[in-house]
Amino acid sequence: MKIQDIRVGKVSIPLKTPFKTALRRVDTAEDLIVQVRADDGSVGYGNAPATVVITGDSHESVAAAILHTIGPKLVGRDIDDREEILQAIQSAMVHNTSAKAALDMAVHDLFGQRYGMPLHRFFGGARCRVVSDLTVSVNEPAVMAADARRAVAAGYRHIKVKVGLDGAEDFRRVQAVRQAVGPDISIRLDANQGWKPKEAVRLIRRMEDAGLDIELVEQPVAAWDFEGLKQVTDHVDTDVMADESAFSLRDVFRLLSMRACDLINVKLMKAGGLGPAAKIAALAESAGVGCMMGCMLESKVGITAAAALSAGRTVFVKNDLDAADLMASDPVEGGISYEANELVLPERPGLGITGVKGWKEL
Ligand SMILES: C[C@H](N)C(=O)N[C@@H](CCC(=O)O)C(=O)O
Ligand SMILES: [Mg+2]
Repeated sequence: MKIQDIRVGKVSIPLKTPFKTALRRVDTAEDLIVQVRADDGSVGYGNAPATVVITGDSHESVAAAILHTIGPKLVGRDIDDREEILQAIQSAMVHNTSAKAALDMAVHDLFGQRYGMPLHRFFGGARCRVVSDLTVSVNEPAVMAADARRAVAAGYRHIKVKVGLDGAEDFRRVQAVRQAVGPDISIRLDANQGWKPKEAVRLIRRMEDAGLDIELVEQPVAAWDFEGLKQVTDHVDTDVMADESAFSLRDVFRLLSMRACDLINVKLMKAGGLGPAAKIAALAESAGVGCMMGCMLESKVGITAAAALSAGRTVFVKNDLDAADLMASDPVEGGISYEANELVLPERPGLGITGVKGWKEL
């Protein structure tokens, strides 16, 4: 099975409600969908949402990287030379992790198809379903309380609450959500870099003293501020998770060496695909640190790929794979399905994706 042709297209998917974080607001999700076509007619799928405020990648830059820089290095290669192909993707250029992730995903999809193996089994097959949280966007406390109640009614047991706009109001937001969902629901916070280290310590301690029972706090401080992240980790009892600080294997090596965080949020769009994400997870595992499998605001293509790796490996102890469930429609045929708070992995070969409706080639 040889790679013959690479195509890039775009889908726009309206959200159920606006997605709001300390970094951005989105009303309609836009995702680049990549097809890697093989000479036997098989099609491997990958995706790359433009998350400029986190990865720095725009759809224009992703499409150019795939079509003009990385893609041409893959055409003509035999899918059985998987490791060589994955190396070629990573070494073709620096940065551009979203473009690399899309191609790496599609190559894994083709490899799974070639051997008739679903990707979660290829990655280890530890589970065939995974539990996810659901994100509550940052809003007025009363709106967030109502959103959290709806998430629980839909079957979610873990709520990821976006904060990071301003400390005092963030406390009231979390208080309102805890009151709304009661004591049995797990609450995770994601500040998306919104706090300063001392402010984060004060605030998290205040939440601990108030008995708000927070499971973890994701990326309290600026992505570059590893020392600040460690300062927070060292001075609170609540677990601290690195997200925007943890892109590459080297970032994670440094974070773990410094003991700057308790948990790592692994995302395909930060790591550059399933290959590097699996290495990051193994590194964290060797340091005794658990991982969450996270996602950007992306379609079910990337969610299926991420869920496959997470289901395969036991080091993934948490999942934030809600993006496709935040969308009002689903153009992706096949892949995972959501059953309340669980993602059910497909038993078809590869990603098990058969098409994407409304895909417009660029
Ligand atoms: C969608 C997911 N729950 C999430 O919150 N992901 C990111 C933000 C992604 C984005 O802005 O598109 C995160 O910070 O964890
Ligand atoms: Mg995050």
